Amino acid sequence: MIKVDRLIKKIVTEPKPVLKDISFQMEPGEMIGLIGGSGSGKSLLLSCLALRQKWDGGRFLIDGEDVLKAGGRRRIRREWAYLEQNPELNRNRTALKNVLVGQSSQTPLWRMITGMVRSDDYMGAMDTIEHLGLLDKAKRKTGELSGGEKQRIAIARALVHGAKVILADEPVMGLDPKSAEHVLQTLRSLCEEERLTVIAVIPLELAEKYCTRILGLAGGEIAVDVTGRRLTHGEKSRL
Ligand SMILES: Nc1ncnc2c1ncn2[C@@H]1O[C@H](COP(=O)(O)OP(=O)(O)OP(=O)(O)O)[C@@H](O)[C@H]1O
Repeated sequence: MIKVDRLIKKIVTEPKPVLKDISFQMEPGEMIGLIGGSGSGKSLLLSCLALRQKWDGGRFLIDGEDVLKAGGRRRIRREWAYLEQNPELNRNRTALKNVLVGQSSQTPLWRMITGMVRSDDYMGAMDTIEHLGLLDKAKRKTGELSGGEKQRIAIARALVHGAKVILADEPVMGLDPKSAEHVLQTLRSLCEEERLTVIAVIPLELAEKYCTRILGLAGGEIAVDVTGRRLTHGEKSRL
């Protein structure tokens, strides 16, 4: 179980914390839609969870292990993936190669330099690419793929490199509705079938359709936390 306990995040320009006493727990298999108005702290929260930002207070526990300590940080780097709006893929490499070689934080240096892979890694990557419905795109250069296909290649890369949790900051922004639904359906299936945990910043209507749970931020605090249903008018008005 993942436990965020009274997370506080300050920024230099603001006298008061931007994230205030954020507490929640996540279980494997949950797909959480993170919603809230502009400036409510969604991106900052994801950055803190990815340990890309220093925590100014609070505890972060995974299965009882304090991940803010040195050993725990390695666990986050190994098991948590950060999916960006425009995934960082090498456009001149094939989709398969991008999945295999991974990002610098996950991949040994020798593999980054040589691009060499082991045959069992190759088979594993092809299985994952097929599972995400992109087998026919595996040998295409990623520069030739659509936004939604790139997003799914980034998901495949995260999974191949051992991600158990995916943090996704506006993963469907700028995608056409069909591609956006395909990306979110892919993530939802992975949560159900592979017990992946996902937190994604997405619009409310998509969160209500695809997520098992909705976490709403307002002014850097959790204003709404509902599981398995749509938000009421009252809950929407708190955001
Ligand atoms: N690196 C930073 N330096 C200074 N202020 C920051 C930084 N990152 C975030 N902030 C501030 O913290 C607050 C929360 O920002 P954040 O980007 O998390 O909001 P958001 O909910 O993701 O907004 P949006 O939906 O517009 O992307 C904002 O007031 C923002 O200006």
